[in-house]
Amino acid sequence: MDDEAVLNQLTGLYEKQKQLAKSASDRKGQRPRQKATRAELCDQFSTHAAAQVPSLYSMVRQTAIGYAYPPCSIPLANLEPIAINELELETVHRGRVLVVRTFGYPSRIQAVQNAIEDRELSVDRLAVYNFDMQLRPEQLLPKGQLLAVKEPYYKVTADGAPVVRVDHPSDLVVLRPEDAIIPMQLRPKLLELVDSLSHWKAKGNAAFKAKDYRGAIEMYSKGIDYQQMGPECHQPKEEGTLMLRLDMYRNRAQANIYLGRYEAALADAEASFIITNAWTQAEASHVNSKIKAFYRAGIAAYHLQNYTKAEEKFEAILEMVPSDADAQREIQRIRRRLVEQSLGAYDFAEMIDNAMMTNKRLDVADFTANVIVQKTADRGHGLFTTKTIKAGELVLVEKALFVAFNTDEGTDQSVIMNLNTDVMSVGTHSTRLIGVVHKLLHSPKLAEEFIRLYDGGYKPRGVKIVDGVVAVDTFQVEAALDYNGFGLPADPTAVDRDMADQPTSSTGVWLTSSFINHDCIGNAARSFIGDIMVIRATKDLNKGDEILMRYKNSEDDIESFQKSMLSAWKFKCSCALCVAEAKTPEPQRQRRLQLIKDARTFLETNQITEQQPPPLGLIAKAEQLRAKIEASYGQAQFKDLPRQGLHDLSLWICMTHILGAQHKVQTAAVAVLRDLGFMVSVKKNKVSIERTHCRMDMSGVHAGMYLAVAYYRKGQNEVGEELERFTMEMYKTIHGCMLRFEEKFGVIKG
Ligand SMILES: C[S@@+](CC[C@H](N)C(=O)[O-])C[C@H]1O[C@@H](n2cnc3c(N)ncnc32)[C@H](O)[C@@H]1O
Repeated sequence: MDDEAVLNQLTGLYEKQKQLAKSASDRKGQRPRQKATRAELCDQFSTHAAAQVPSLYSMVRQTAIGYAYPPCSIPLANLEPIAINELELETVHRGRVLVVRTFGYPSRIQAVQNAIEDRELSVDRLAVYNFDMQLRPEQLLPKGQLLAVKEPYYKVTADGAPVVRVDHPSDLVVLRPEDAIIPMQLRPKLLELVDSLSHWKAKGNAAFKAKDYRGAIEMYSKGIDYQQMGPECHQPKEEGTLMLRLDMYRNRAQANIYLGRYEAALADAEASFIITNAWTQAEASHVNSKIKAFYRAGIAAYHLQNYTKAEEKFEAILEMVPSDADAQREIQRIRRRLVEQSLGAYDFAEMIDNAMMTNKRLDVADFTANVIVQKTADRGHGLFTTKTIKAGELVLVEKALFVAFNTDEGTDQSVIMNLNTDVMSVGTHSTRLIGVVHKLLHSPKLAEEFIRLYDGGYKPRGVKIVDGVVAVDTFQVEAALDYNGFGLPADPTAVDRDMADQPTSSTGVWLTSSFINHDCIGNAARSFIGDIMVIRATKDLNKGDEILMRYKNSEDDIESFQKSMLSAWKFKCSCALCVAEAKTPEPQRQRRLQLIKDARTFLETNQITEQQPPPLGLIAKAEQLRAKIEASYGQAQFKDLPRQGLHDLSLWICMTHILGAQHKVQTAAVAVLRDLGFMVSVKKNKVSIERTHCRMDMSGVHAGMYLAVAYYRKGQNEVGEELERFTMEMYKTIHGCMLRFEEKFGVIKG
């Protein structure tokens, strides 16, 4: 099935979802009229997930975002049990908990689903949305799984039948057979008696060995909580008990590292050596264990970008064992991160190599020392400079909180149907939503940072930790992602800028860069290397200046541009360019739009070949067209502003002169730069470039190089060099780094 057919199917499905949501709300508070029987559910969930034939909807992952409701913020122990037969349709049962057992084989359509039964042996369906994509359905909802659904949401589905729907991962708690909340009717007949620390450790280790890190964490946690240690445990006679607990802390730290839960990993690793330190007598005999604990703490701190702490941990290892090669290697790695973090000194060539060859998710530090988030007068928060930054220098370098690359397995086709915003997004958005939700679930620090992002006024806001995890509100995350997501270029290695301009479905979120407000001209430009965003200044910035970038390229037609800004970001742009456009009389604007259309058609039909200059008549035609468009930009309104309808045509003219009338190159190249907002003049070997309202573009890089060469040819080498430096700065700002500049532009120099 081709893309368009899939899209049509999905659009149809979305329309159905909307109708359903409307009619479903009429049934609020009712009990279901008809429900599947146990036999029907057994039949529906009779096949093992691995054996299910994929349907269109399991190939195209979808997430339907229904009407928003917040996650449960009450601990499990304080919730009142509820039975399936008490559930009311279209209702979130606040203050209640539904304890169930799955009895079928899970399936995955929009959500992972399974059949469930409760203490009265009543049956129904459970649908879990926004589940951890690293888990297969049979890992998430295996047959016989005991679960607590906190504040269950009972929903009418597309087929009219009800379902217990989970939207927030923290609302679903996997129970252990021995958990007291499980009613007698669901309790397993044979409870395995686990009454020693060593038993929990063995179970944890077995799960760990089977790479079931979630299971291992649960087992170690049981063991750690099994016997609270009093002061007597610090006596040597308690050595066995203490060492077992320390082992479990250390092992749990490693399991947390494997799952990317670095805050928990650091806490576990530190707990293990803090206790060891207090217990001085036995300390000396456990150096290896201590090294392991320090190593894990160091790795966790590294991933939390707390490089100073990470360095301390590895230094501590070297104090114990000066020749420890792993610690020495980690310290080298940390020192590179510290230099990146404090000075913004990166090895961009290596980063690009890594992004191309190994992993687009790069191992580098953030550089945010030059910026600060502050309140603006009229557009919420913004990002401001903390020092002067010269044009071309780094404003910031930032690693994504999460990127869904369209090249990742399973992310090429995914759909979000958002009933709150009435928007259906096709691309990698649903992967991004789930990726972010699961990152926040185990990281209160990231959750606190994420919640600062603009979300259009979603309520309620706030980070609550309940039953050991962050109660992440998936609706709020989606709202924030709507405003703060960035699309990535087709070539996130930053090597091929032509590819970089191709549309792509890869999307990500960057926590600091998200505070940058929009301006069609702006003073900074972004590029990407893997999951790293590199932002450089397009002009000299003073300390305290607000950093501004364009969210999307302005369109020729200001009206449709403003409409799209309003629909995507809920504001109308009032930058100098938009003001100038708005001041242009309508007939003049319409005339310009038609001329720009003509110019684009001209460029499409008259591409320049390197060997042969176009006939003089064609060049004259282009020059006439250019003059007409130029005249349509009012002198007063567009005095020093970019004129975006012109620069491509201007570059075409400039390039034809390279092949023929070389004496005209200089004027033509200056015209291209002028169209981008750079006012270039040369007087007595001195170059002056006014760039109050400049926009950087690859056409400027070409023109800058042609201009430099024109001056070299005239023997004015100083001017040529100055212009070449300016061109290189523009190239670096657009690409993030200088890689391949020589290869691409050395030819022009000859
Ligand atoms: C990615 S956020 C930028 C940071 C945001 N100002 C904040 O307070 O977190 C995008 C939102 O900022 C606001 N914004 C950005 N640029 C703006 C502009 N030029 N004029 C008015 N509002 C703007 C809009 O509300 C937009 O939806």
